[in-house]
Amino acid sequence: MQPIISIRDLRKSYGEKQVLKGINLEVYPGQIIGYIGPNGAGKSTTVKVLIGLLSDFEGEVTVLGQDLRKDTLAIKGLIGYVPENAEIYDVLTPMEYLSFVGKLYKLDETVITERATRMLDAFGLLGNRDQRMDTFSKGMKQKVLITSGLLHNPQIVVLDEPLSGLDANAVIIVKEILSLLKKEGKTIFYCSHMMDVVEKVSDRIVLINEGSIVADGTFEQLKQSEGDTLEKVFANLTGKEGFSGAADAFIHALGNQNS
Ligand SMILES: Nc1ncnc2c1ncn2[C@@H]1O[C@H](COP(=O)(O)OP(=O)(O)OP(=O)(O)O)[C@@H](O)[C@H]1O
Repeated sequence: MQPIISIRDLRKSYGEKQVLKGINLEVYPGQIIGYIGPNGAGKSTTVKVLIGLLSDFEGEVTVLGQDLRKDTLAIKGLIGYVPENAEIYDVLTPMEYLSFVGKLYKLDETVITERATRMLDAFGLLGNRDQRMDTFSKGMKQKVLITSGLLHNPQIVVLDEPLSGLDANAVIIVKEILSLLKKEGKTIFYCSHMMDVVEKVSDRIVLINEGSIVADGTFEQLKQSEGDTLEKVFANLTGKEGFSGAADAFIHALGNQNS
């Protein structure tokens, strides 16, 4: 089977600092990849390359066989992106915002209205569809962002910490959405720090540390060598020396000695 995404020797620096140090990854159609790693490991940088936001990288990235650098616009149309905490145009209402996004993807107005109405309804936001989003809570805005990333029914869905600010019920809905998208054959690239969710939804987990992939396999495979929960796998492969004393050190810095 041909990979839908192929990343070869991806390197990216910000000034002198190299943050991606030769990432190699082939993602196959219909996979849910859980892309995890410590803060600053390079997850969002990988995502920004993948969705065509960053072009000054070394290496080769192809999506459905097309070179990301050469066919950026065509590839952008195949990908849906759900960012964490994006700046949403919050002077707009959800319907205005979704109509704007839908038109960028050249969707018909009636399709946009139909889809947006039903998707907002599924998230319990139908009553807020014509309300300006500067009055929205963080979680309400996040639901609109998820809707806007999926509105054009993309082949590949890239999510960067999509559950940020969502309540427990909405988390359940998003997890179900991910498995239904997988059933439809969509490919999902999912970055998150919520290990329990990654463990449940991903059929392949890729762990990145300091710009390099340090583990790649199913949860069952990772468990066999590195620990019985994903948290333990994560800690074993990325834990720095003195990591277990970090909380003590933090509290002692306040002058509290009884912790
Ligand atoms: N625009 C930028 N300019 C300079 N350095 C950057 C820039 N964006 C990211 N970095 C640096 O690149 C490294 C990787 O950042 P990145 O956002 O990819 O990490 P991450 O794995 O997504 O982290 P987190 O889990 O905290 O979101 C970090 O050291 C960060 O400081």
